[in-house]
Amino acid sequence: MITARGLRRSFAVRGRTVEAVRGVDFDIGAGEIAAFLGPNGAGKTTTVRMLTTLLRPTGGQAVVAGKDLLADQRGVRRRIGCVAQGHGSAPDHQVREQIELQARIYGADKATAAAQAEKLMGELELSGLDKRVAKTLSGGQRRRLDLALGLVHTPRLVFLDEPTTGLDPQSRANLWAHIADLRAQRGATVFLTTHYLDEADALADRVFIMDNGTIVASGTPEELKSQVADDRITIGVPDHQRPRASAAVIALPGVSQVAATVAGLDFRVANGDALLVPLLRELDFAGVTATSVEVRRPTLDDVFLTLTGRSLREGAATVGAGR
Ligand SMILES: Nc1ncnc2c1ncn2[C@@H]1O[C@H](COP(=O)(O)OP(=O)(O)OP(=O)(O)O)[C@@H](O)[C@H]1O
Repeated sequence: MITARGLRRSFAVRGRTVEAVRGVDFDIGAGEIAAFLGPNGAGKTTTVRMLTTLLRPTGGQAVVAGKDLLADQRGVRRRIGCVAQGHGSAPDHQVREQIELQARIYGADKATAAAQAEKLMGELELSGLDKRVAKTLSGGQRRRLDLALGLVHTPRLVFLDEPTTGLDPQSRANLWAHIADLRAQRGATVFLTTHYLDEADALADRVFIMDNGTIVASGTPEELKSQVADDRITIGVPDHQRPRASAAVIALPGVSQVAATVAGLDFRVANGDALLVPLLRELDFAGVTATSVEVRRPTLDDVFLTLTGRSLREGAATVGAGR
């Protein structure tokens, strides 16, 4: 459904060249849900804007939904749906009116446009909101309206740029169900970008981890997590005891990395269950009061941390590495 080779884009900013996307190669098959996961500035939006013809690549090539990105922009545009960051809906116009108008723009007659609006509003839980103007909708409702506008011409390939940013947890989970339905009910291929680890983990068949304009790893969430085989032990410790706790634990055999979290420290360990008791003993010996302790399997954030030395989680940073 998408084949990209050497796709790159740079920007000239005040006499300086910013390499937003540095020549990426990837293939996304029909019916896949693919997630581009990365921090702010990784190049995710620039990649989406290139693939949706909104931005001309500086180099490379791509075939999108069977059409050549550079030679047939119109063909690409007709076959894709795109829900960009921010709102695609007009704030002062009514819900049903906007969906019908969008359908007419894509060539539907009046009756077909009305039927499409009815169907989409039902599918996306917008029924009953026909005459509400977009700016009065909740964040989740407005995002679902944006989605309806991107789906009105029944595209087989849908791009969603950070679809749930700014939504509360319940609205996010609700939108995830609708995104999963795009494939289940419409057979659509979905390309989404996100900086939420749980979103990529929950939704995507395949995750492409992007950092600094390149794809640093790709695979199913399970494949990626199995690349970092080690467990994690997270402990809660008061701020002033962190250096002591860190020094005590990193000295233990089998502990290879320590990162700061909001409430304490996160250790990468060979076998979490076996190390738990020695670790607690060592902390006790060092006079550290652990307020909580958790042993866990690696997450996509651990994959990101291992690959880039940085964490995707807000407020977290690596403070030392023993390997
Ligand atoms: N129009 C532009 N002019 C100059 N620089 C740009 C432009 N668009 C993007 N960039 C730069 O390119 C880099 C990648 O930006 P991009 O928006 O693609 O990242 P992103 O991964 O989508 O981040 P976010 O999650 O914040 O949307 C950043 O350094 C950004 O500042």
